[in-house]
Amino acid sequence: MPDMGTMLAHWAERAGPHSDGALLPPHHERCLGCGLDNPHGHHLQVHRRGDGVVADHVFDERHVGAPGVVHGGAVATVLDDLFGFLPYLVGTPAVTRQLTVDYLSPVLVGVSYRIEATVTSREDRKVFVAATVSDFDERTVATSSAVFITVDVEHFARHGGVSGGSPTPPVADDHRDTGREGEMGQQRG
Ligand SMILES: CCCCCCCCCC(=O)SCCNC(=O)CCNC(=O)[C@H](O)C(C)(C)COP(=O)(O)OP(=O)(O)OC[C@H]1O[C@@H](n2cnc3c(N)ncnc32)[C@H](O)[C@@H]1OP(=O)(O)O
Repeated sequence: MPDMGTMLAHWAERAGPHSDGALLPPHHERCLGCGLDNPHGHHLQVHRRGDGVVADHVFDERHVGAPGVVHGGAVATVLDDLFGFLPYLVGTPAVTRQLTVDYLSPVLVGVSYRIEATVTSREDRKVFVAATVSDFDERTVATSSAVFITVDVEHFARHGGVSGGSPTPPVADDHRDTGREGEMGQQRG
């Protein structure tokens, strides 16, 4: 994990300018959406396209919900992360305040989807963004909108200033495999 100072110093560099079509740098190497060093991550590859961003993405078995169908949370993760590239183009850091996803059709494991996002409007610190997820027949399977709020770059230091943190936090006692499956349900019953 890069230390917070390095991450903050890189913000301006990562924010561009980026030419149309350019591959955009990941938020950081262990980011769940786009970090290449996160073994649980989506490894999203995001390009600038005009005033928006685009990624072609294949969800895999790690992201399954119902058999063969991508978990809705995984879809939301990728959408949120893609939205998180728009601040590079806006030129100021911003974080998600509200995220809405309309799941129109099942998103399937092992299928390539094109995900496109753009800024729809701005109002003071509010950046309104929207995205579509389409299959290669150009059928829209999900749409999303979000409200991002611009922050100063120190926001990340204030709230996440752990440098060199363990990538695998210790498992809390409550979550360990105790062989007592079903106990919670019994207690509730
Ligand atoms: C190093 C770079 C790394 C980047 C990684 C990107 C990863 C992908 C994106 C993410 O996942 S970001 C992580 C998830 N999001 C967060 O952790 C944010 C948590 N929330 C906060 O930290 C604060 O709530 C936040 C900084 C967003 C806002 O707090 P503030 O106290 O600064 O602002 P405030 O609550 O006053 O809201 C600002 C304005 O937005 C308005 N607002 C809030 N929610 C709204 C909403 N839902 N719709 C419309 N407007 C809204 C609010 O009314 C207000 O309007 P006015 O300025 O006109 O008064």
